[in-house]
Amino acid sequence: MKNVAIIGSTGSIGTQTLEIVRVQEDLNIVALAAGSNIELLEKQAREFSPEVVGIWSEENAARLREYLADTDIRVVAGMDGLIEIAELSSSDILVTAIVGMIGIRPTIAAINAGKDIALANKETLVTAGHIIMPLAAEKNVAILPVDSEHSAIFQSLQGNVHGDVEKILLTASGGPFRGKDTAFLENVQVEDALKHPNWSMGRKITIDSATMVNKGLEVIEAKWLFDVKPENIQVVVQPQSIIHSMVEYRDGAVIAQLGTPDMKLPIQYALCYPERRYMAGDRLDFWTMNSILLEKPDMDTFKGLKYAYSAIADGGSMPTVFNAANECAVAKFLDRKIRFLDIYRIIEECMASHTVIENPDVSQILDTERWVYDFVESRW
Ligand SMILES: NC(=O)C1=CN([C@@H]2O[C@H](COP(=O)(O)OP(=O)(O)OC[C@H]3O[C@@H](n4cnc5c(N)ncnc54)[C@H](OP(=O)(O)O)[C@@H]3O)[C@@H](O)[C@H]2O)C=CC1
Ligand SMILES: CC(=O)[C@@H](O)[C@H](O)COP(=O)(O)O
Ligand SMILES: [Mn+2]
Repeated sequence: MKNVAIIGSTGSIGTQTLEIVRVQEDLNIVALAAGSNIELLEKQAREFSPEVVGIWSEENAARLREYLADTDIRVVAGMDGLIEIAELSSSDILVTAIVGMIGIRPTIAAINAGKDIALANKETLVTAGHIIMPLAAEKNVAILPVDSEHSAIFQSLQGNVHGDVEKILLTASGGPFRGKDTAFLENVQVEDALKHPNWSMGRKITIDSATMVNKGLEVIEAKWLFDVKPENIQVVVQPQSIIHSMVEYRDGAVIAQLGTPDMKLPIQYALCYPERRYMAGDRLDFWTMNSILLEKPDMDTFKGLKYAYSAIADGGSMPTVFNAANECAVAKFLDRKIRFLDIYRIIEECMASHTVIENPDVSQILDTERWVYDFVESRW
């Protein structure tokens, strides 16, 4: 039996993780946590009978304790609650399905407690990869990628020697505005940006796909997960999201993972690694598929990628600034307080106004995040 804890169980990745757990009889839920959706969290708690559930606010925790008063399930709250769940003695693996760099402290706590990590929460690796990867190596815990591209790369690396990798070919859908120009982007609305061509995901990552900030975050995520130089990570637009990513080796061989756009495959692979288990669902049909499209990314219009490469080059706290500015800007865009292109303007201003802190520790990363939020609030 593998005991699983999930932070972010009510979201897109969280609910799909629970779909896997329903089918795989040797996976057992020991803890769940959510932000504010107590109705769904209560339902999940009743179905999966974890030891503990976490919710962000004390007020919601008090309500949830009342709802679950007829059970033995403990209710915890806030960051302390997330950390308690991350460290839970009975768990074997933590699924980080929470959105945003709020995942940093629980992820580090879980690694320190010796838990493997099924990592969906890319913002944590983008901002604290220099702390997390060495710590995971020291504690001998596995960081198993859930993000579809990184799972594809991980799958394409199996059985090969790391030193033989020439480059990573990271695929991108191009998002809902692929092929459009800046003039078009000036007027796009939240609803337009939320129409991802292939994937059904949470709101924040869907906007990130539209700006291609998601791909920028994924370049940084790949750098940390696979220890590759940014110049050896090439982004290729594959608008159908069928090729999930590829690895090119020194002999010119390119190994790819292909499949339908369904996050359950990478989630299950991370939870059951190294086993491949049966999964119901659509299969690729190479007789009906008449082409696989490939394009170069338009980094001048979709500046998310450009900022990411620049943040990597600056290093230190700059990836935190890139990420935090984006988190802040996307929240404002979703609240209809700014326009789509303002997301780029905010990221650019924050990055231009920041003095890099080399090798920041967790408190410096969180201070940098606060600085970004204050800076954005003072100007936008
Ligand atoms: N969705 C996808 O297909 C993919 C997602 N990812 C990454 O996975 C992560 C999750 O994405 P996604 O599932 O789409 O996001 P969602 O917005 O769908 O879900 C986010 C989850 O985090 C929870 N959460 C938010 N704030 C808190 C908090 N303060 N304390 C505890 N829980 C909190 C939410 O709870 P509540 O519901 O109560 O708000 C929800 O359960 C992101 O980092 C994303 O980039 C990566 C690849 C693919
Ligand atoms: C499903 C997944 O992993 C997302 O990160 C997805 O890749 C978003 O698609 P694009 O950013 O390529 O549009
Ligand atoms: Mn992805």
